[in-house]
Amino acid sequence: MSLAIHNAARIPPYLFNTDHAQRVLAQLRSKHNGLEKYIYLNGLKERDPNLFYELLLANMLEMVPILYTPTVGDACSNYSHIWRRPEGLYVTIENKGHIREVLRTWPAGQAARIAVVTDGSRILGLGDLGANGLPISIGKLDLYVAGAGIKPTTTLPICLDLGTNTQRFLEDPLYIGVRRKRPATAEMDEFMHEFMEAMREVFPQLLVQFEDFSTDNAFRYLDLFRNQYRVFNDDIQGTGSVILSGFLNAARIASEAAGTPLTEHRILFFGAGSAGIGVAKQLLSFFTLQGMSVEEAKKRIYTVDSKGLITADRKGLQEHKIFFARTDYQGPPLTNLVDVINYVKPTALLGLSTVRNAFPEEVVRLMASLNTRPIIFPLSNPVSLCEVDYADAIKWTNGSVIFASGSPYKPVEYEGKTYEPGQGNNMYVFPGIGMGAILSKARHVTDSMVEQASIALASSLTPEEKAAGLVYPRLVRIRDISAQVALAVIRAAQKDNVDENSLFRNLSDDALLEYIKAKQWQPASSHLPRL
Ligand SMILES: NC(=O)C1=CN([C@@H]2O[C@H](COP(=O)(O)OP(=O)(O)OC[C@H]3O[C@@H](n4cnc5c(N)ncnc54)[C@H](O)[C@@H]3O)[C@@H](O)[C@H]2O)C=CC1
Ligand SMILES: CC(=O)C(=O)O
Ligand SMILES: [Mg+2]
Repeated sequence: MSLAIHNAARIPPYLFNTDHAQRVLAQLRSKHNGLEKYIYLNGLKERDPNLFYELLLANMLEMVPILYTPTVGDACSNYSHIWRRPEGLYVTIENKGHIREVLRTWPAGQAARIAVVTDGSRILGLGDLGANGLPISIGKLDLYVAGAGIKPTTTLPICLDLGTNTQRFLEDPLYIGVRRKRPATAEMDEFMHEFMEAMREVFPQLLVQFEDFSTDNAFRYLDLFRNQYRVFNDDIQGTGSVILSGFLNAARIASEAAGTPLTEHRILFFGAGSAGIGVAKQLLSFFTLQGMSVEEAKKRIYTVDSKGLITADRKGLQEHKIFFARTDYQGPPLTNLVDVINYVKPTALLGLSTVRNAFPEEVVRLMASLNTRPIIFPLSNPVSLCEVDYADAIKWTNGSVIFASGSPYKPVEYEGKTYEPGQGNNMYVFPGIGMGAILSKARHVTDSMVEQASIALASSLTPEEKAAGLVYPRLVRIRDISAQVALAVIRAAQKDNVDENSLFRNLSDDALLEYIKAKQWQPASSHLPRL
């Protein structure tokens, strides 16, 4: 008896009369715990990828927060305990010397087009989770499929298991990673060089997205590899791109309300890690797009870390903090956020600090007293580390805040009015950046590709979204938006002469957009259980 007949015999006769997708949704919704929902959905993806992606596309607002931030944070924190089956590729420090052979075990082989690679050393704001970091690569790739229409079988989630400095994992008998501390820089560098070379050899058409490396390594490996390989760093470049986009829209709303020019904005960054500095560097182009020089633009940006306002006279300043360190402040160190705000008088306060409730009532009210429409973006993930909750920000500013957070919040009712938050998360751009880089076969991901992605996203708001005061488009439109972002990325790759697929050069924008949309993978639609 064939397997299909055998299985068919076990299926209840009336099952085919019902909508299996509805049954699966009901099963998902019957679970009250986010982690249980995560486990359920990942099981579904394994059993029936078409149905999984079909449901994801139809229920983005419900399912993205499970597969991605905030719940993916819980999944990572608990991964060794909830592990069910192999889901991605682990390359361990013990594989050094024969990484190629390990990569060759990946079933899809040369078909792979996009890899998300983490070393688990800074997963969201949750710190060093070691080998537990794999779900972040998986979640990002789910969004590549749902958001941009990348074919699932061409995605490759990787966790580099180099050890962990988190003692509780080393002591946990169920920990799935290599039981050792992280290597010293020289050993890690050797590993990373071998890894990147092997990746190119085994997967010649692959784009690599670095994800959630600890800040020093995030900057270092981006600098080391970006001109050598097809690679970008999501936390530095993806976040920079998405926040520039939201800021372009927010600044326009705020400036119109205050009757002041765009060049008057002053931006205060609370948190100066890979994300904070990545965004700050990208926001320079907000000012240069208004005609200012980089030097003038730099003066409009202030950065704060755990020691307070970053000034150039501070001893032992880390390399990535030097560029924005202030040379014009002479007083005693400003270590309190209220004091910093009173000194800077920012029009925008951006949080990338991993500090829950770092923007308390006093801070938010002060921002509202300084600005007609204060821009407050608490961008740390997951929600448990967000600098301020949306309902509080609305209440403390009497509804005037222009708000975007890294993780999703629901709309808020306040004094008879409904307010809708924005989600300033790199998920709005990395699928389109990836799609554009893959289709154009870009040799490198250039600054201009990242900047154009941002401008395309900012311009993608519909009149209705603008009228609703949104700074990001609604997530349900992500496929259309990703196509527009990909188009802008391809055009920028062409201008920078890094495109190896010259076929698109003669296509009009309309024709190219149509081509991109036609390339978007769609799940085969069927509501029947597969045998
Ligand atoms: N919304 C989005 O799309 C993204 C959000 N993020 C989030 O940004 C956060 C930061 O990420 P990284 O920059 O990579 O981390 P990081 O650990 O390198 O940086 C954190 C920064 O915050 C500062 N900080 C910590 N405690 C502070 C305090 N009490 N007062 C003032 N500053 C303090 C640190 O000095 C450091 O400069 C994470 O929560 C991450 O999830 C990261 C990438 C994208
Ligand atoms: C969103 C993201 O990439 C992060 O929080 O690290
Ligand atoms: Mg990240």
